[in-house]
Amino acid sequence: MAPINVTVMGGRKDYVPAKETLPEVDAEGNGNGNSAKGYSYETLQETANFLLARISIRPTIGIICGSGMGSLAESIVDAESIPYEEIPNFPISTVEGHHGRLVFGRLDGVSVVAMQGRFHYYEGYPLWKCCLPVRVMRLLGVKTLIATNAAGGLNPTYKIGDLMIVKDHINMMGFAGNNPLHGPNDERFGPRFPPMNKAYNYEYRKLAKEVAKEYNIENIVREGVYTCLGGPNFETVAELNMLKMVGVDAVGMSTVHEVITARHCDMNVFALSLITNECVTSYETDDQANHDEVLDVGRMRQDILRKFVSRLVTRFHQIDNASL
Ligand SMILES: O=P(O)(O)O[C@@H]1C[C@H](O)[C@@H](CO)O1
Ligand SMILES: Nc1nc2[nH]cnc2c(=O)[nH]1
Repeated sequence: MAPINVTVMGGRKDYVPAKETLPEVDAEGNGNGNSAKGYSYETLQETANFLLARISIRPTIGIICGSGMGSLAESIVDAESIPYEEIPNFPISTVEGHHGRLVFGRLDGVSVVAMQGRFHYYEGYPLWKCCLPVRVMRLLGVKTLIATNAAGGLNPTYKIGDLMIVKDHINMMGFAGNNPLHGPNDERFGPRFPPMNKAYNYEYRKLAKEVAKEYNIENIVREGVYTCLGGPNFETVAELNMLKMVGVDAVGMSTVHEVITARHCDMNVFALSLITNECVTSYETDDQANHDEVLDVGRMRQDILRKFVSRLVTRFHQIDNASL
């Protein structure tokens, strides 16, 4: 294979070699410098090089499709798809509503890559492995991440089918020390202690609200705080009431760790939750969250989501290039 130049993540000029070295061998490493805490920079570069050799598109925007939201990738033209099984070091998707392939191509002329299927902690993958594709995207040259997810609406004003622009998150799993960046840090990915107070790009959020107006969907577009729990069970009434008290608007099982990984390697992030169910915060009801409803609402909103996300890609691309 011809050598391919891959830039250091973030193009940072202040690169300082890692003081810590990743363990040479352990349970997951097979002696390749990979560890139970993550694959080495070199291993992920091999994955990126494999993809760069297979596809002609050079994506600048990456999209993660949430549960039942895989049709977002169907608007991509000149599409080249690669199933996860064929990608070295990639996990496989095991959840219904997650196809399990990378789709490269163009949305409104902008080169993108979409994950049609993400990895969740409850599937048995450690958080770093759930987020491995984010680092691979960065090595491919992606600078902007759009993460979408299906979530339960906890804010009582939210309705099923609403779209919530994520303003911020609460990393509940991180409170217990479960973080995708746990373990030795390789400075080529990013700094040991990345800030997270501006995780969700302000300009993107502003633009998304403008696009909502332009498309006359501002009545269904909200902005709020997302949290991720480990799953796979949906929440108890007491858990949901606790989350409501601390300011959570929507609850899911993904995205937070992907965003942390993306910010660590200096990507700009936008995240969008589709409210697929109302969180049950009372004992006086027979309502129960279920995955079929989540997928149904994804189908119901697929046209709006496709139009909205395609337009966001164009607008984000414009401001990214204007600020170069
Ligand atoms: O991949 P996302 O976060 O969109 O999926 C949500 C969380 C669970 O995987 C599933 C529950 O129905 O939807
Ligand atoms: N944790 C969680 N994830 C979801 N994904 C879609 N709906 C929900 C929900 O109510 N709770």
